[in-house]
Amino acid sequence: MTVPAPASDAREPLRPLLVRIWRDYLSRHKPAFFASMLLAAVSAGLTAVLLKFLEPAIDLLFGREEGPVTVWGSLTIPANMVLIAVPLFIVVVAVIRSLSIVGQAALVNRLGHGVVGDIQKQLFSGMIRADLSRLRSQHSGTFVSSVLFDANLVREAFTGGVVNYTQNALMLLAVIIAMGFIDLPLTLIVLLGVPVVNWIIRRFGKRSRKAAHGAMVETEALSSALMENLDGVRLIKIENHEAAEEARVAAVIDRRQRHVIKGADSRAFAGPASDIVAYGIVAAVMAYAGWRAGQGAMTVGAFASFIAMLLLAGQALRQVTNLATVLSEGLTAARRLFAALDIEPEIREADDAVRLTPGPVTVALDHVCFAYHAGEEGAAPTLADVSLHVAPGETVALVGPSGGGKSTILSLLPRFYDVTEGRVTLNGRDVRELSLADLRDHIALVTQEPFLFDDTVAANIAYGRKGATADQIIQAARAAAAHDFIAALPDGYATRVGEAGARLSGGQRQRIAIARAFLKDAPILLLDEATSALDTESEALVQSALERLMAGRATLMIAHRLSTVRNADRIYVIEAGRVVEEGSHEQLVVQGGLYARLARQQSLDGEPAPLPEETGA
Ligand SMILES: Nc1ncnc2c1ncn2[C@@H]1O[C@H](COP(=O)(O)OP(=O)(O)OP(=O)(O)O)[C@@H](O)[C@H]1O
Repeated sequence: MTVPAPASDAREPLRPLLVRIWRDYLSRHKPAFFASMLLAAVSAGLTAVLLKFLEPAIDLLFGREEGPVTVWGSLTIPANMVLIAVPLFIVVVAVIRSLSIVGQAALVNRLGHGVVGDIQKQLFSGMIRADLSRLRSQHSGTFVSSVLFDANLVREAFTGGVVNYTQNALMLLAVIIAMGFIDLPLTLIVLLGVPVVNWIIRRFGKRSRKAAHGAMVETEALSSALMENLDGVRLIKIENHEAAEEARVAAVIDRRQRHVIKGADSRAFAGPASDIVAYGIVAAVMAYAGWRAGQGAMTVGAFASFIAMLLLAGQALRQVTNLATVLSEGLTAARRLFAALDIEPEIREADDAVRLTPGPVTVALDHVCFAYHAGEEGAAPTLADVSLHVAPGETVALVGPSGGGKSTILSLLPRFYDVTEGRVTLNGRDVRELSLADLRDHIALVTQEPFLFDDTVAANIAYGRKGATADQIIQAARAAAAHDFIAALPDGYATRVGEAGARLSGGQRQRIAIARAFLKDAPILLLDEATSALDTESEALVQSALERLMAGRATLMIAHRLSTVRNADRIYVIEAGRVVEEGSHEQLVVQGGLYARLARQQSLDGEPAPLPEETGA
């Protein structure tokens, strides 16, 4: 006889999924897995033995014989021992059965949590190593909900599903075999119910898969909404949008709940639905067995044992039906997780990647074209034919209107994105030929909003170099004009900075980021509006720290305030993804083009920028 299998989606075959779960996760825990299966088989077998024993037990106890009796052709019990032997046998078997169940549960719990832990670790590593373009195209809530929620569904499927499902299926099988020994025709009647139960499982399985999918999508939406609200709490408060946000999140919660309730309903309804079938069978068996007993073809013990087995078979069937829906949900989650895990990053290291020789580095962009969504139809290029170079010790500035492509140029250097045409080179070597870690070791990046971890000041600075000593950290902080304010903090370098550095001012955060860059001591320095968010005093401190940092390195900087780029060795004016002008501040002012216009505008805003006339042009 075949135990009803959990329903599978016809379009997505179940077998490869199960093979993968076995290959990637369960096979690593083979001893525990097989031990739990063995214990499941033992407990299932002993359950059948216990129930089968009811037959001789009842017949012995009610129809006491004078001489020794033989049970199942092998167990001989003296007549005066029946009253002790029968209960003792039951107790011993029950204890062994319970121990196997407990042992199995302990193994299954470890197995399930071990597997979910493995999946969570893989998901995180997939996320942190994913291409920036993929991370930017999905909301961070998606990743959070898949690591926490979807992975847990898979665990439930393993513990509640795979193993307990097997235990109950084995129990069902064992009980049905034992029933066959009591009365074969009666057992065949029972088996007529199997196709009906199979149909019930498929029906509810389909529903619960659909509900599980909906719940996963809405859980993603919920985590995204929660994260967005926490990130944007200032905006929400200043715009008095609390009520609107409450309504938005409540709507997501309601939608999610509808799916969750549907899933729970399928689980809750599947069991009773199969109960109806089970009790229908019990009724039919009663009628038939009563008739057989009337004819003297069945003893009271056999009848009682058969009914007890039937009830247990009904219970096991109910469990199997229930677990089939849990299994469907887990498999739906597993499909989604595997699909996410299977996305290979496009930005990969070449097999024969090389390392740069230590020393100064010249950076060049050589006829570079780039589009964010290169594969998509009608995707407009963000950069077109951009060429520029920065020699060691040089400071090169990128200026130009907002959205022109300046930050995009910086992102191409550490290969956050790859060019669609042309090449980016370090010392003449295409960045795609270099080891990724080595490439990124050569670059320090300081942005307008530097990111700090919720850790100590020292740890945040040391993020720039693994294994930095306390002295090196302090030296870097001094160079970044950060030491004095750090020393004045309640716990000095051991002060925790709060979420994203919330306990520090913008200028302080900026100087910690600069200290980090000092510590990294990379030959290439990228500055993306590193001073634009600061007040004049902080800016002066940060500016002088930055000047010390830039010395001897190839620096590529973006600045909106032209005062900060006046001393650059070369300035590239970027407009609509192209280099439209190139030269020193003086040369560009004389040219009288876009740069000169920007300079004139900024001098109107109080920025000291000489007009073309002032330079004698
Ligand atoms: N992750 C992204 N996905 C798609 N398009 C993007 C992405 N980042 C930037 N863009 C687009 O690329 C163009 C160039 O953006 P970029 O940030 O490089 O300009 P920018 O010159 O640095 O602007 P700003 O001075 O305002 O910072 C813009 O049109 C922008 O909309």
